[in-house]
Amino acid sequence: MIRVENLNKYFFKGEERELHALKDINLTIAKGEYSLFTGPSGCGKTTLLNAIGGLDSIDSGKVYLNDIEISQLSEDERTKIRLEKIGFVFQAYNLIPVLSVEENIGFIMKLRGFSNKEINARVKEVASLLEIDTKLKSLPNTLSGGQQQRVAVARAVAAKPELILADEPTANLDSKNSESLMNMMRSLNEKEGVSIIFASHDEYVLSSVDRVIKLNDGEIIES
Ligand SMILES: Nc1ncnc2c1ncn2[C@@H]1O[C@H](COP(=O)(O)OP(=O)(O)OP(=O)(O)O)[C@@H](O)[C@H]1O
Repeated sequence: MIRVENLNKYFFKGEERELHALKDINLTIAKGEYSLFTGPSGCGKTTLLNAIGGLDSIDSGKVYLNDIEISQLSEDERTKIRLEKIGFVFQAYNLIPVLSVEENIGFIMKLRGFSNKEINARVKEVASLLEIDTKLKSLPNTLSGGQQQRVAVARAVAAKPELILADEPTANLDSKNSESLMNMMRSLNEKEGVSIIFASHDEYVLSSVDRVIKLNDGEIIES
């Protein structure tokens, strides 16, 4: 499903203090895989996740999503693919504060033009799966951190993406909420067949995934 070939990414490109953030990365991730990018702070986990999700440009190499080379698409084309195929879960949740929980969850579906009927049905389904169905009318800032993170996951999965990219999803959660979040991610992977890639240095996430891809200083040292 994902193929990365000879990917290089620099920050401050062309400047004296140039940083080679990803060094000749080669990687294949199959459909339905449940995997993790891990490694010390600054090793390139987020940068790699963003390159795969088409959130960031790369300097050389290729990134394929289902045989489409996303790295050479225009920004508009990348946005379209992201909307259709990828769900993002960020450490900071990125919920929209003026929208209710149900509007947040249905937001991506709405952008994609699903009917209100389809959106309502799917929002109820994922909210129940993620145990936030009693909070649908609430505003995000009235929820606990764990509940907000589950809303962010619900929003990411509602439109049935093929791939979920989750950057440090447990960073703001206590161990009980981390465990329940990871159980839910696993059940989404199994029940809905969605491929999931985490970026995290949380030991609990590490022990929960099927495949660990280790990075160090911009290089893959184990996959
Ligand atoms: N927008 C940016 N501008 C300049 N340098 C950046 C930028 N984003 C990341 N970097 C640098 O690139 C390197 C890789 O960063 P990245 O965020 O991918 O690491 P990470 O493994 O996700 O770290 P953490 O676990 O701390 O989130 C780091 O040295 C970081 O300082």
